[in-house]
Amino acid sequence: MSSSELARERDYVHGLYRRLDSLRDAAQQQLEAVRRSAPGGTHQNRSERDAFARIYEDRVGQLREIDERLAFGRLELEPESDDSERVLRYIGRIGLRDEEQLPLLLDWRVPQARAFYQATAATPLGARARRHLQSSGRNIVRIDDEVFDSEILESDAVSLQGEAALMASLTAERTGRMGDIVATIQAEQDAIIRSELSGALVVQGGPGTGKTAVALHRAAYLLYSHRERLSTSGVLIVGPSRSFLRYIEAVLPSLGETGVVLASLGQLFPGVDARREDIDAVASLKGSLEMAALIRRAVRARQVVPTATQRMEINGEILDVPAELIRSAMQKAWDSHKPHNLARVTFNKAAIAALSRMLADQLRSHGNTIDDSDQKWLREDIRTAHDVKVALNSAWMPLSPHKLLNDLYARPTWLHSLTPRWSPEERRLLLRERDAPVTISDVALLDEAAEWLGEVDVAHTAAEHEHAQQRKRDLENAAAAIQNMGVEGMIDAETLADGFEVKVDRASTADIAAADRSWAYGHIVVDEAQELSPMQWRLLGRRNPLKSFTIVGDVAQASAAAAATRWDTALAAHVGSAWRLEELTVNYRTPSQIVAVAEAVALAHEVSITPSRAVRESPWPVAVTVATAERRSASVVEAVRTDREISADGTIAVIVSESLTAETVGALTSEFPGQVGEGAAGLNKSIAVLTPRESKGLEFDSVVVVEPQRIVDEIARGAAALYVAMTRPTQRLSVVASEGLPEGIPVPK
Ligand SMILES: Nc1ncnc2c1ncn2[C@@H]1O[C@H](COP(=O)(O)OP(=O)(O)OP(=O)(O)O)[C@@H](O)[C@H]1O
Repeated sequence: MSSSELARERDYVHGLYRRLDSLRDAAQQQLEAVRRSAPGGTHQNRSERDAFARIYEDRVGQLREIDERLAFGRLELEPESDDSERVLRYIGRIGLRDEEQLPLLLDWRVPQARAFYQATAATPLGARARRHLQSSGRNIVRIDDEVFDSEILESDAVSLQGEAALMASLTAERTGRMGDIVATIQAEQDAIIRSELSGALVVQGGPGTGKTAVALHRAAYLLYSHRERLSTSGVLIVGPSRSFLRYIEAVLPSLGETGVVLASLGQLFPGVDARREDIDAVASLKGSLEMAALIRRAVRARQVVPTATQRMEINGEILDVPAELIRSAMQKAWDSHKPHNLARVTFNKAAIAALSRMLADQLRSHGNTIDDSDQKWLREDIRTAHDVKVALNSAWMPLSPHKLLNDLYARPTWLHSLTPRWSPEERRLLLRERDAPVTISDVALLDEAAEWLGEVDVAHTAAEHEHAQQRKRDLENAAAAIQNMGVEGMIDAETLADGFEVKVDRASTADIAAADRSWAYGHIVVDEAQELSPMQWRLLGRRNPLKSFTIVGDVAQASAAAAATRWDTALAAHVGSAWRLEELTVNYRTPSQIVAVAEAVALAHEVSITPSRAVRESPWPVAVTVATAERRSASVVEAVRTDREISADGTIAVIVSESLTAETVGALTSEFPGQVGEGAAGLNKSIAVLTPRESKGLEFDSVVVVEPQRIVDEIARGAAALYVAMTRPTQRLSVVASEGLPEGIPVPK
């Protein structure tokens, strides 16, 4: 590569940074001007001014985020004719135009950028050559060219785009936070990222094939290309745990996208943040569709038809109310097909009307004159009579999802009456103390109950309705204000309307969506989707009536008790058969020598894996230490120390089954004080001690797996859990064992 070419690219990219700086300055000045402007005028004027100030703040913030690797690629397109000039298109994290609005840099998501990721010599997609630009800070330090010469068609080998840039990124030390991959997205990944929005897309791939990275970039792509639809309906990203969400949370903001709801499986019911797991047998039962039927029966069982005539005193008058009167009021409520708490309103109205007719008849039979104008007072007497309140509430009590679940779990006789066909053991699995903390598996059950119960507080529903109406008015005002101020294209009405919100300060679509159980998202991305139980799928189905899903996972890595081992059975009931499958086959994370051992373990234990091709080898063979039981902890400490000597700043995970966590944390803490963290909360420490389940989806420069046979024996689907643990490292894997080695791990010579 000639040095003049490098200098030329440097100049061009410096020009892009100058443009970026000038846009930042302009946004900063606009912000200051808005802040300086007189605060007078109407309330609407003031909120508009505040809203504009926030928009400029966001814009300044967003332009600040986009600094690293502003431009990372260049396409040379086929000229329109032989004598026309060559056409160059630069690709970057955002689009930039010059003062005349001519394109300087293409956003990686625009259709014209597709060739940068997907062109090959066989299908050049209108491109003649592709150039990867590697940078350090604002400087281009290396360029790599690929020319699409049809003479040099691809061989069978894994063909990697921008191999040098890719390798530099894959071998870099990990920070503990996932980064974006825009500069090095590979063709098979890009096709998935750009796949159409509608329908359910399932992405199956072995460990390290980039499923999470692809899912997040797809979310960014969809938000960009379907901005109108998705900015109002929102995108939800569901991950298995809070630690996982913390690991991925920086990716979308680094791509300029902030309006996404991230939720773990424990956070899918507003107001709940469940972290506890049930034991496997309980989780498996709570995840099964049996529970949907049970909840339906439980709700119905709280609508109690009286068995005998009830005596009620109403303002001194005694009424003997036949059971049939209550039953027929209930029938009206059932006929309304509304959820329990809403149908209760119908029931109450019907019962009170019938009781007031009965009372009127009785009063008449005692010689009183009752005309229509008295009916109103009679109804009021009935409504406020203590006996009536007791009778109506006993027949149809308002119920919250939490109360219903607590009753089910804490009242064995009631549970028994609802589950005549269950075994006593099954019933025992559900029993627990009233008000015990909500578990992750309970979240889908709360949601199911809420579906059958409806809102308890009708006033609250009305407030929500008013809020939605206000939001609509705000959006209309915002659109008009944008037009009046001539800033179309720079601000969307949605963002501007956020500023009008008086009560919910700065509530974005994302905030509102996260707080609203009945929100219908425009798209849902589910990561580690194999772990979802049927009940959790039902919940997500309700949040996504259009069934527009990106579902990524690996059925071979399934570890949860209620997890799926096949996509068709997992999805049939919830997205039907209308889903399309894409596979990822290249392992970008784990070096080949580690993949070989991990896959050998999986195959020896009949875990049906999707074999993947690793793109690189690392210089370190898998290190296996066989120790005596007494020396086990010392050997773990030794393995960590050896690793620290190779790389003092790298991230390291020590993965153990739960029964050995305390021992391992103790030994490491005394050797490396202040550096050891336990579980999800310990991920900010340089040495994290995790169970295989906690390590799911994460990656580290180095991993020490302790007592692998115990992982296989102690954990449900233990061999899959061990496979997950062994595929977390990007560089080095050590194994320490004193209780024998599972088949597949080579015995040291
Ligand atoms: N095209 C790419 N360019 C650079 N890095 C990539 C690319 N694809 C994947 N990676 C990196 O490979 C690693 C593994 O990716 P990711 O975590 O998305 O895999 P996964 O399939 O979700 O893995 P697992 O199933 O084990 O959780 C990450 O560090 C990711 O950034």
